[in-house]
Amino acid sequence: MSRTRESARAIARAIRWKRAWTSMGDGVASARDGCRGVDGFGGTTPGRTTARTTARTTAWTTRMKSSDAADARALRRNIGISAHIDSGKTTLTERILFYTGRIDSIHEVRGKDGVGAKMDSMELEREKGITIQSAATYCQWKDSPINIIDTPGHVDFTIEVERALRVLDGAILVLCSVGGVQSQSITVDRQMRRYGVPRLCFVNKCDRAGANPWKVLSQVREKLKLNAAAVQIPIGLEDQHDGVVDLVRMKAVTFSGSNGETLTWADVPDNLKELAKEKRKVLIESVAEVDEELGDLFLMGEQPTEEQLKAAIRRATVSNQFAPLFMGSAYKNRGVQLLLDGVTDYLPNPSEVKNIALDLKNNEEPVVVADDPSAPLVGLAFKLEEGRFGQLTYLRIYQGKIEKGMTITNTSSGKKLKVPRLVRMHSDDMEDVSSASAGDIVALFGVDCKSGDTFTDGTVNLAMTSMRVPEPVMSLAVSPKSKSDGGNFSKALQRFQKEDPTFRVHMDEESGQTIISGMGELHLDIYVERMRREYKVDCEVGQPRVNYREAITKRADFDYLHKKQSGGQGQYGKVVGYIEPLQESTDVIFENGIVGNAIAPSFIQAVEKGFKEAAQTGGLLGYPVEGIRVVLTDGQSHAVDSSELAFKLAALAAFRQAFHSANPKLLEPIMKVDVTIPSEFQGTVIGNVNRRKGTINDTSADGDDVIVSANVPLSQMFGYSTELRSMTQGKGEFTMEYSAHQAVTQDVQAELINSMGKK
Ligand SMILES: Nc1nc2c(ncn2[C@@H]2O[C@H](COP(=O)(O)OP(=O)(O)OP(=O)(O)O)[C@@H](O)[C@H]2O)c(=O)[nH]1
Repeated sequence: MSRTRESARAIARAIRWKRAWTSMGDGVASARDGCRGVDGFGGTTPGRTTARTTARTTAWTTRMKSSDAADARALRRNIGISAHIDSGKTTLTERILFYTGRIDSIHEVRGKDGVGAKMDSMELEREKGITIQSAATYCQWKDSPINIIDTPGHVDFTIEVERALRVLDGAILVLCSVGGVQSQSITVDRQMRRYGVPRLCFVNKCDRAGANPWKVLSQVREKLKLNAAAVQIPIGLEDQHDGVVDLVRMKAVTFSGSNGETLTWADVPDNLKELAKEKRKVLIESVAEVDEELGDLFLMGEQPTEEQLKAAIRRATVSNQFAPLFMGSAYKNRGVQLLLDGVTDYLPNPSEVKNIALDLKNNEEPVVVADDPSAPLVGLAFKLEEGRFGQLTYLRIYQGKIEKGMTITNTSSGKKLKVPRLVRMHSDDMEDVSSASAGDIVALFGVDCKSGDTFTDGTVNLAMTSMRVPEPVMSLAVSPKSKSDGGNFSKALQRFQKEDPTFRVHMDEESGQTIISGMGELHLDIYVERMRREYKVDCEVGQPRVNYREAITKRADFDYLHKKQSGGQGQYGKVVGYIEPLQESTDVIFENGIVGNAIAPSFIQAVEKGFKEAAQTGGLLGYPVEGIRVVLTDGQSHAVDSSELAFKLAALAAFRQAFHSANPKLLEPIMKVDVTIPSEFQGTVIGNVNRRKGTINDTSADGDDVIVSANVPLSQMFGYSTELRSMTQGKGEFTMEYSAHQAVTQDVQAELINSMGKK
């Protein structure tokens, strides 16, 4: 990577991260963070470490000591595996664990063999064959220690994908050789882009009828706009799929043995020679476009050596300008070992990724953290797990070293604590370790913190930027069917909130009902189901409700005096100013525009607090107000009777006064919906989307299927999965993702206010 490109990337990252940090607000620092709800640790007691794993850990440590430390550090990889639902991530991870010696036998998803895949450790995950929560594990491929986070595919669990990508250095984007680039592939690719994560593409399921990796490659280039090229070509497809030709080495590889563990290298078969030559040329051209060294060779008409080509692919991938495309079949054990070679050959090690922290002592100035074990410790708690033995905190170490027994400081709370126990996670099993250093991902036991907190050794006051946490868009009223289940009901809700920041619980003051909120119907259904299975609580579930928001459309002035001066301690506070809509932001911004000391500076903070609190409950239906600036221009205080409380109350009342004059409107969540259906159902599905007040954005053909993309109000999407099933004889599929909040029409607003009244 050239210096200019490197520094441009660093600056862009710093700006992006700074932006993410400042826009995050309190949402991230909520105590609701966390994630897996593994009910304990699969029978593993805290101190348990198997003889097999101990031997392996010792061997690894010895190897680390004997090799040159810098070289060993260059071998580390932190990777994620992301994809559309059912593309085969869990199946692929199971093979990776097998080939790296982490597990002794391969088990299939959905517990087909009565055991279930290692990474789907929740009962529900095994039953439904979907990954709900991300699971962390590590393994070693050749000399490279690799941390892997398996991430869920369903959009309702997007927060899991976001969290994983934030702390990973590289990723594998799994694509189905038949389905190609599907809606969720686009979403996870967007997330990888947001966090600047370099990726390899793996076209899986090449054994399936209709497999076409070349169609998938062109979709990757067109739909994801990635500069991608195949580094392999398939040897046979569908039931003839036997292996691949490696275009860098120009060798054919086939896989045999009961688990595909034996690789046979041979010359490229005659019938594939021409194709291999042609595709290698495309590979070289694509990399040469973005890599100066290879570009020079290309211009001089020279053929790169295997090493030159490999090094160029690595540089281009690490700098996020190229995505090498691998292919195979995880299920039939084809190609996974070469993909692992790709991880070590082409994805960055932690020192090749520039990570920025914010210096809390210096106005949150971005500083680059050093991937150096001897520097002061900086680690990010990116995921919490509430298990049988207490809270487990996943920590990505960015700088320095953490040791068992050492005192660390949480920079967001200022609290110091001793590291009681340090473990490496392997899905729901764990191994004790005594230390971990920059670039590692480990878990801490018995540490009370929130997801997104930064830990240091106390000598620096840095904060790693945190993860974006989307606001919930949907709510349900829930209550236990039996009164005697009340205790377990609250316990479950408390735990789920700690685990998942996108799952919230509140009490509706008027009805006294418990309301749960989340990212969609499936998200909330899963929690209701988990309550039944894990806490034995059957719930009464109310009608789903949309989380509206409120906004203003014009400027309005306020001039409010809060005065109570009869008897006892008086109250006096006057605030004058205006509120106005923000065009490009959903934030609530307060500005003090007072020149002079009309209000004593010590009360300004109370005024701000009052306005921000008032904005949490809009004047139409009581939903939070977004996209508003409050400007304080004047006021008055009283030498004796003014207090923080008086000014806060003045601000609360002033906001209500101005809100109604600012032409407020109600905003509803709009979802981006992608429906995939056999083409004969296109008319019916489009008609139905129109009836649901949706706007069709695009329809595209995908083989015999049609993909209809639309924006539909969430309020119109309840029960859609059942209706789609019956409309399409069970052949339709859809995904839904929050897009934005948009104003409802005047008549809908009037109707809602009529029917719901003020909350
Ligand atoms: N034919 C074929 N089937 C596969 C292959 N890989 C996975 N499958 C099957 O595809 C289905 C989905 O596989 P999973 O591994 O659960 O996919 P996933 O991406 O982890 O799914 P989610 O966790 O729900 O997002 C399962 O029935 C697998 O057996 C493959 O290479 N070939």
